[in-house]
Amino acid sequence: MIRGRFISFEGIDGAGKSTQHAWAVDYLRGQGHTVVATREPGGTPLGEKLRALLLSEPMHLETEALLMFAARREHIAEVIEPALARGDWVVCDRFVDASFAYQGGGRGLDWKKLETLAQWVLGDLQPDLTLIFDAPVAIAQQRLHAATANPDRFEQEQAAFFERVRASYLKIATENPVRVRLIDATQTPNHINKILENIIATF
Ligand SMILES: Nc1ncnc2c1ncn2[C@@H]1O[C@H](COP(=O)(O)OP(=O)(O)O)[C@@H](O)[C@H]1O
Ligand SMILES: Cc1cn([C@H]2C[C@H](O)[C@@H](COP(=O)(O)OP(=O)(O)O)O2)c(=O)[nH]c1=O
Repeated sequence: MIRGRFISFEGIDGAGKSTQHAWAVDYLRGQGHTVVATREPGGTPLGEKLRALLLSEPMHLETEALLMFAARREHIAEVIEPALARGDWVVCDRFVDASFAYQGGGRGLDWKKLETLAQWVLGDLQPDLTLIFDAPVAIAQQRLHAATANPDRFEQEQAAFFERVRASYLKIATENPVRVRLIDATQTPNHINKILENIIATF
């Protein structure tokens, strides 16, 4: 059995990542692939309970990081690894880069602590392809405010927080040029669909 493929979608809140994630899942299914569409934090019954806590309860930044990785451990064991072993495509709305960008860049948690957690929880697992949707914070916030009536604990953060998250994603893109593709998310959804089609056809 050939191992499946693993794609993660990343970006600051409001960049348009979930819109493109949904499109890519439909597109890949249309191409005849068996696709597991999933997300983080979440993706399992326990992970979705942890997500509800993470998005609503105030907590210490290290507690936040540990819960993100706890949900991820469950997700890898219950969903991601079995799907890849079956030969399925796993298309995940956020994965480990979000922990570096949000808990590391956004909240200021020591990058080395995150690397230790990532080594523990992921081992050698990495997405085959990571798409980072990049847009100026002002544009992403405009989209977010137009779309979201009740912002969660992350969405309520100030612009400076998202500037740090964005800068971390840009650093991750620069440091991982093979795995990561940076996408200009200010373009129209249709234009971005075409870019994704090309990337998926050639990766
Ligand atoms: N390329 C785009 N151009 C303009 N608006 C967009 C684009 N992509 C998504 N949107 C809109 O912006 C809002 C946030 O999109 P969403 O995909 O939920 O963002 P994210 O998952 O990155 O937080 C939604 O109302 C969505 O319809
Ligand atoms: C996976 C992950 C998400 N997050 C945050 C980013 C998002 O603000 C929030 C929820 O992610 P997401 O599902 O992308 O939210 P939405 O669909 O509302 O755009 O969790 C982290 O801070 N660290 C992580 O490791």
